[in-house]
Amino acid sequence: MLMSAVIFGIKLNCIPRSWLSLPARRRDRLLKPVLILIMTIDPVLVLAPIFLTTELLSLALCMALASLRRSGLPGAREWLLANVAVVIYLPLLGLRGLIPDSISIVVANGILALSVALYYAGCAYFLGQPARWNWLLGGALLQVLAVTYWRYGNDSLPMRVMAISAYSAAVCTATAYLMLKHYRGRRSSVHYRLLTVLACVFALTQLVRSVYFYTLHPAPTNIMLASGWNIMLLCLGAAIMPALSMAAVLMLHESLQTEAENAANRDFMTGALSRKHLFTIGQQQILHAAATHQPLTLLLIDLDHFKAINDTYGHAAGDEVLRAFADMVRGHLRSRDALGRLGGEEFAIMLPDTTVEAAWQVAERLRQQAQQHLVCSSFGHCRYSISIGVAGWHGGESFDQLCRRADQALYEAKNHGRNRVHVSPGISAAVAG
Ligand SMILES: Nc1nc2c(ncn2[C@@H]2O[C@H](COP(=O)(O)OP(=O)(O)OP(=O)(O)O)[C@@H](O)[C@H]2O)c(=O)[nH]1
Repeated sequence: MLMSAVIFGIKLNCIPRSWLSLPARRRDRLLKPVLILIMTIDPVLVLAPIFLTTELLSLALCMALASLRRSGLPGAREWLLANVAVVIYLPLLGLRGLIPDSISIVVANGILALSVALYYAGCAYFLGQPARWNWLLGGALLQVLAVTYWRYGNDSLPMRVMAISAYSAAVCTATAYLMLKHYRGRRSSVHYRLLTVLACVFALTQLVRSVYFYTLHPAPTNIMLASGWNIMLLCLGAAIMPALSMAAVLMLHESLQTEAENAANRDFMTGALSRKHLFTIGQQQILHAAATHQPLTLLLIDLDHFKAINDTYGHAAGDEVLRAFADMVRGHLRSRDALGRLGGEEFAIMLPDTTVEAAWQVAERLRQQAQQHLVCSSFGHCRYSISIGVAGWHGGESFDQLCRRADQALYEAKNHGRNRVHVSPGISAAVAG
């Protein structure tokens, strides 16, 4: 006991390190008053810096999440509320002894459970999944009942800590599982992986903390509570919400970035690349083709008699046809092909590493698919056809020049009766449909 008091005292800088080298009898005589002093030190004093740091971090995250909340992204509100709950929870816990236990223990831990539940709900909403509130709130209620019993029914700090840690461990595990199951298909998986790893680490920490407290004496002394193990587990526990929230902020930030990029680079209605972005990609692909000596082909596509579709079915129906057409085309392209909307009912497709003959086959397939495509919507059923101009890139040609030749081929396709594919002269006019 005296020895652990010495080590604890050294940790608190109450005892100089040189005391360890004193003769045992002399040290024991000198240490008695020190031990009494240490026994009376409230562990809260040791823990205060941890709580204060967490409080400040949570406040900072509240501010970050409040600003991201305005974006209206799903999950941001629940993550913000989870941090607000932590900001309220910590002072209540810190005031233990000064305010009734019903508040500093029961209410405070109820708020903590709510915070953990809100964090999970934020993840679920962000991923477009249901929050399972009945499980979350049911578990939180069980935790509060357990804490109340082990305070007023059978006062036991280890059992209270076990109940609190068990709930946090369960929700952290559920969060990790949720992320693993649903993050796939997102643009970047780094932040999702980070959150999953953090959730796993914290679930494990809470589990270890439950077991550790189970092994403690039913009425642990201050020295036991201020042991290195407990303080380390507490530090990890205190880091849970700030660390998980930081990962959430990164995910929200990335979503906003993707939205902004889409707004700048994509056509809102069809999801195809904007004219400007397609030109940027076209120029990049020309540089790549020049460097690798690979072929590159451009298709210009125009929906036939589109004005008649608008006039017959209405403008909204015309929009629906444009969207259905873009979806159909995307289903026939490789991931490295680029579909762009040049404006109105005119589209372009860049086909890297593709000869004119192969591009013609792609164009012909698209033409046939469009001809058979029945667009069904609230306005009724509608069919449409497309005309396509194909141009293969000539070495040294600019993207504008390539576009002009594809446009000329498209003009020919229109002139020859529409619903056909024409290839830019000089390559293989014979393959035109
Ligand atoms: N619904 C809808 N219509 C659009 C959009 N952009 C352009 N249009 C319409 O597309 C029609 C294009 O008509 P035209 O340029 O005469 O071409 P067309 O009727 O397709 O005839 P051809 O191209 O010669 O086969 C116009 O009526 C435009 O108003 C859009 O975003 N949505």
